[in-house]
Amino acid sequence: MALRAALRSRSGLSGLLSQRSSCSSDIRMCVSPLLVPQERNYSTPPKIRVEFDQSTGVAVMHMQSPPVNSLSLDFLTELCISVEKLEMDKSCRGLIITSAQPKVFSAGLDITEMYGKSPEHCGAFWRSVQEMWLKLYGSNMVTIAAINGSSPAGGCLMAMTCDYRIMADNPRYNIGLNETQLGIVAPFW
Ligand SMILES: CC/C=C\C/C=C\CCC/C=C/CC(=O)SCCNC(=O)CCNC(=O)[C@H](O)C(C)(C)COP(=O)(O)OP(=O)(O)OC[C@H]1O[C@@H](n2cnc3c(N)ncnc32)[C@H](O)[C@@H]1OP(=O)(O)O
Repeated sequence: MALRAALRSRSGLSGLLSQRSSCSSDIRMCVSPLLVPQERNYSTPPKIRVEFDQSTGVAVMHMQSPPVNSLSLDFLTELCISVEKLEMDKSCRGLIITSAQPKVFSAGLDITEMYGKSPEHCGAFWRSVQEMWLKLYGSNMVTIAAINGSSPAGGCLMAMTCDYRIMADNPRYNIGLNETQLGIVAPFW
């Protein structure tokens, strides 16, 4: 109950969503092997920003990878590390995922990761996709996608892995799976 009240409070969803639509106990103590070699490159700005409010136990994760928060290997690695850190913090009970980019929650998988890459890179990329949805879907935190923009394909997948989804009411924002339109086939999982 306290968490639900907290989610409705100042760090809650209504603020996040209205802001966008108006502008047009298992603690894993180890970092997954996938994430170890993928440390963030500090020459680039962080793609994920997390604000954790100790008093409410709610963290807000802002995706800030211009222009459209596409899910690249670097982005997914950073996101997974952030989720893992929050998961290890017992006081964090709720996670709201939202976008810092105007009009777009996430454009889905980064198309540029899908061609001209080495087999090793492709393997790491697809593992990171899997790691992302497993981490969110299996999280002990209450997870909420505050969808403040379009969220096609992998963006929709990410939202679907959360416990709750709330989308800004704007007819320009779309969400759904468009793989068939793109002519790509989901691999055997
Ligand atoms: C293969 C199946 C795999 C797994 C199966 C398992 C589960 C199934 C579910 C998950 C499946 C995921 C597959 C994917 O996610 S494939 C990616 C599909 N995504 C899209 O088709 C989105 C395409 N983009 C858009 O529709 C629009 O860009 C968007 C509505 C998001 C924003 O529109 P807006 O007008 O604001 O911006 P644009 O001018 O279109 O774009 C700005 C720049 O961003 C680049 N861009 C857009 N999307 C992507 C992307 N997905 N990856 C990389 N780059 C992207 C776009 O090219 C523009 O770049 P510049 O031209 O400015 O350089």
